[in-house]
Amino acid sequence: MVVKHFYLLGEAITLARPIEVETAVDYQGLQLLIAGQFAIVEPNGIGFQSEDLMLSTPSEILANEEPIAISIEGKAVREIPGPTGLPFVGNFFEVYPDHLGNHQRLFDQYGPIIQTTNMGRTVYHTNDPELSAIVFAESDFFTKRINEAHPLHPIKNQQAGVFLGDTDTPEWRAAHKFLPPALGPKAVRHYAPTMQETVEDAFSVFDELDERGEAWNVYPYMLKLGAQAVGKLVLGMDFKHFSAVDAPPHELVCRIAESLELNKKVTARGDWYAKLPFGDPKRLRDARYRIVEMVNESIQNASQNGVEDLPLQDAALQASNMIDYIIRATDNKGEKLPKTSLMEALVVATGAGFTTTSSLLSWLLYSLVNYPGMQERLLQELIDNDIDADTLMTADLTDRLTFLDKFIKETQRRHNPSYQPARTAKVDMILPGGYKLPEDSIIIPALHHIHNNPAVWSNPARFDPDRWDTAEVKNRHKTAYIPFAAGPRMCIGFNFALQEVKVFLPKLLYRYKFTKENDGPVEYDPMFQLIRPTNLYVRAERRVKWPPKTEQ
Ligand code: HEM
Repeated sequence: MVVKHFYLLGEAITLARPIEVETAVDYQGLQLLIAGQFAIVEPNGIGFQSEDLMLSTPSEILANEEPIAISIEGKAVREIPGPTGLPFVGNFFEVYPDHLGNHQRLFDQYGPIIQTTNMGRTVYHTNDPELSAIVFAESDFFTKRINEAHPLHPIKNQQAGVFLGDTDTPEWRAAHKFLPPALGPKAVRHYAPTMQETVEDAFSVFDELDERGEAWNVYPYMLKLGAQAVGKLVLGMDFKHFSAVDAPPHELVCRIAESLELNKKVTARGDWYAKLPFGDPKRLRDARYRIVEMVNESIQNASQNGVEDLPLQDAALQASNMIDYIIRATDNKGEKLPKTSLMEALVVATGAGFTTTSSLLSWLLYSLVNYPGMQERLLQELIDNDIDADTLMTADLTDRLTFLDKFIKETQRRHNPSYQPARTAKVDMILPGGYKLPEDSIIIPALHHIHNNPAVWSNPARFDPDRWDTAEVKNRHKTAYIPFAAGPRMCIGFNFALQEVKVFLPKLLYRYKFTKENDGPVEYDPMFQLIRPTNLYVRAERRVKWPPKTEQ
């Protein structure tokens, strides 16, 4: 063993630390040793130098008498860049109201990782797939821990386990064992008939709007449609959203949507605001109280029917909805999801389920009316697969609709509803690129900006479903396209969401021809937790003619 002094290039030489090095160490071993000592996330990028002299072998390093500088990918370590803010508000007005556009501008200006400060809270964003993979990995460096700077902090709920809770907890482990089987690929396939009934129930409303010659605002109707499906398949509740053209959304839906909107407002304004005993923070607390009451009632109703216990996978395949599943599902030790977590986990699955799918459905209709030729190609694919008004949309059938699949992917790339899954730094660390990230920092892989990063996607602004057939896209980085996030805390409902839109869209498209009614830019609500179009109006006209099948 010899003792050598090391410091990070870019920091003062006086900070050099003594480190014991084995004399027989190889270069890779030395990189690993140094990575461990300085919390450098990617050991392979580590280089060594003394003054300006590169030290490229262990013997050169061991022979060097001076403190040795550690470089990262040949560079010095550095602070994560970002715009200088104003006193108190920080960068608030540089980011809001158009946070998507403004973050894009900041990435263009400052590079793949940026920091901004809003009302005293610093948050880091990245649009880089490599960095995002590291951030999402649940490792010695990162976890989902919802601290005060985390965007979900005002609605943090450890009991829920999933989504609103920290990773390293018994609640997350239990919910993450019990919920996913009910949302796995096999389980959601058996939900396809209920999904079909749901969209067919909505036809009477869209027909009436057509008879009146009326255009309609897409999001409110997609909210009712997406929520109707989640109501039935998660909670076993009929929200009666399509009993009339102007049937209001069920109170549960309104309360969950309200709480998400309030949460974004409350977090954007800083800690002091969240603690107010009146105004939005109080409304947020009241909304939560009512949500819990209503879901509890649904659980009580389901439990009264007297159901048999089943192993997780069997329960998932037999259950008519997630409440039915969760009160039966028993693991191999004969245990069930603890009662304390059950209700909260179901509230989360409901909220996570309908807010996201209704936004995605809205963007799918947007892509349909906005990008020329899409509607015709999608309809032709239905005709060519012998789909008509009477077809039962099974999962086997939707699997064959390859253009539909590419169209959905491209819509999720250009217009993804989720945009800010956040993770927390467990230690002070050095990221690839030499960026210094402090412990407890919140870092957000910015989904929209990863999906539209020109270094990753050629011509990212172009809506082109056919890009999914190209080698470039097929061989993309595994984190270049992550509409449902990545890693252990990624979405567990993605099979459900994709199955649902693959049933809904063909059914709607076969029956109606959609056209955009309003001109001008489509807007989104910057204060909502998800990105959804707020002013997209369409006409849906009953089709009377369909194209012939393509000749082979
Ligand atoms: C288009 C539809 C959807 C999108 C874009 C989406 C997106 C996401 C994203 C990005 C996350 C990660 C959040 C984070 O890291 O903080 C997530 C988590 C989650 N999603 Fe989804 N989701 C969708 C549909 C659904 C559906 C239909 C359900 C359930 C029925 C669901 C249930 C969940 C749950 C429970 C989690 C938390 C998982 C955990 O904490 O371990 N999602 N979703």
